[in-house]
Amino acid sequence: MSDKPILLVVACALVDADRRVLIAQRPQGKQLAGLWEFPGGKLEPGETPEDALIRELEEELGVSTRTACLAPVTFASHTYESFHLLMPLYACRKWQGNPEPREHAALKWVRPQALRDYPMPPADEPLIAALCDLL
Ligand SMILES: Nc1nc2c([nH]c(=O)n2[C@@H]2O[C@H](COP(=O)(O)OP(=O)(O)OP(=O)(O)O)[C@@H](O)[C@H]2O)c(=O)[nH]1
Repeated sequence: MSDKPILLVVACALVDADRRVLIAQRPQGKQLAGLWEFPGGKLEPGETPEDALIRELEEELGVSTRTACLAPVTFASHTYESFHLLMPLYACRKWQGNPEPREHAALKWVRPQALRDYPMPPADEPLIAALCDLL
């Protein structure tokens, strides 16, 4: 049992033609600053997970995509100090626009096997194996 609220966050691995994945570095001043994460964020009221992800990709990276281009990969379920994170991870191979770091400190295209070289939030570590299998 846990009395911590469950926080639903959606995240996305953009995958390019070379099977590299886009990761984004959390900016200074935020929780987990400096760590590399998958773009995404919390749902707003009334949004489906896919709606939220499409909005976040536009806000964070300036890219546009659609629900049909979002494929579920796996999910993270991880207890942080003040909440329990439930985070579906989608893969997206088709989008419009060139990703730019609108809200992150930096972006990087990384081969899935190299993701372990980048410090990520603890919730993300189990996701790497699923991406390596997929890609
Ligand atoms: N987007 C994203 N969030 C992640 C990942 N891994 C992970 O633990 N998280 C956590 O999920 C939450 C995502 O929230 P968010 O991106 O909407 O919000 P934030 O912490 O940047 O702050 P904000 O409320 O000011 O937007 C954060 O607590 C973040 O640490 C990940 O790979 N991608």
